[in-house]
Amino acid sequence: MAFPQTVRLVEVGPRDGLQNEPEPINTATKLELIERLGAAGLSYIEAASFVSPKWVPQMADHREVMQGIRRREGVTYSALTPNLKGLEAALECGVEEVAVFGAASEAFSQKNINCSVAESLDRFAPVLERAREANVRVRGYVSCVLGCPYEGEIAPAKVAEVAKALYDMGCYEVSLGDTIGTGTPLKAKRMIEAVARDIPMDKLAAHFHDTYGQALANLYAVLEEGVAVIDSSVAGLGGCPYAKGASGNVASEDVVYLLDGLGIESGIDLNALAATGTWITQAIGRPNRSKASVALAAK
Ligand SMILES: CC(C)(COP(=O)([O-])OP(=O)([O-])OC[C@H]1O[C@@H](n2cnc3c(N)ncnc32)[C@H](O)[C@@H]1OP(=O)([O-])[O-])[C@@H](O)C(=O)NCCC(=O)NCCSC(=O)C[C@@](C)(O)CC(=O)[O-]
Repeated sequence: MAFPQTVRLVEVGPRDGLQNEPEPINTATKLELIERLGAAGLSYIEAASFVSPKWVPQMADHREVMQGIRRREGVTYSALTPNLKGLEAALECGVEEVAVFGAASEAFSQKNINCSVAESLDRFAPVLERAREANVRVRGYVSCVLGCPYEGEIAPAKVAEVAKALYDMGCYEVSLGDTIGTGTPLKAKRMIEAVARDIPMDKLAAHFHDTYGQALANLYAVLEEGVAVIDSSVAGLGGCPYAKGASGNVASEDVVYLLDGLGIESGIDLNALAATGTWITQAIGRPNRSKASVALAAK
């Protein structure tokens, strides 16, 4: 299969990137981040998470964030909604798209959302139904697609099974999460091949963390398979609170640099994105994990 001609980036920095930060980040900083990302050309920004503030305190201001966004035309601002309670709150804030998140690992599902994989699918069904009524699209996530912090290896067939369940339920796109970044290119390719037997390639997204420095290589492998949606986080921010040791997502700037080099259109202004990465890492006192951003700043 050839590389796609265009790739859509799903910027998860404001949500996945910030959800694990130990120090409170004020809402104004989150809103400025979202604003700058939109200005850099990101057309899809995962802005907040309507989960329990006891579980993920950093996302407790989800309402203020969703309501405070200065919406740009052509940009989708989405939020995670694990259950009906989350969805109803998100709808009150005028969300136009949401995501449910399941896992290919039983142990991770229990730790992350306090239920089994089967129970999670049962919980998601009414979320999908209510979202459909409200004319809101739903994205589905599968975590631990290339390894689990509790169970270790995860069979591609298990990933395919959960991804298919989400797709059949009505998720318009399924994002495949290498939550702890243990994947390598061959594994990533085999996993995508397994999932793509049931779901069209253009309905799949790659959501790779960079814990072992493999994320770009893994993305290259799945781009070759035809994946055309990539989740990434500005400056490589992030980590999952329920996956100890998981580092950030692949850095958006590094993905854009890779895509530019491959001649694949993303519509993103690399310099503006890199400046955003420099700004947010300074604002929250974090190292910038994007090599492209650091290199551009040093020029
Ligand atoms: C899913 C629940 C809520 C179940 O949590 P639970 O305890 O089983 O739920 P419950 O229904 O028994 O409710 C318990 C309490 O939570 C409240 N509650 C219940 N639902 C909500 C809600 N939507 N918003 C706000 N509050 C909520 C509810 O009102 C109640 O409050 P209390 O009576 O104790 O005061 C919980 O486990 C949770 O919030 N988990 C957080 C999981 C999370 O956010 N993880 C990180 C995101 S996933 C990720 O990062 C991976 C991904 C997507 O990026 C892909 C990848 O890299 O793999």
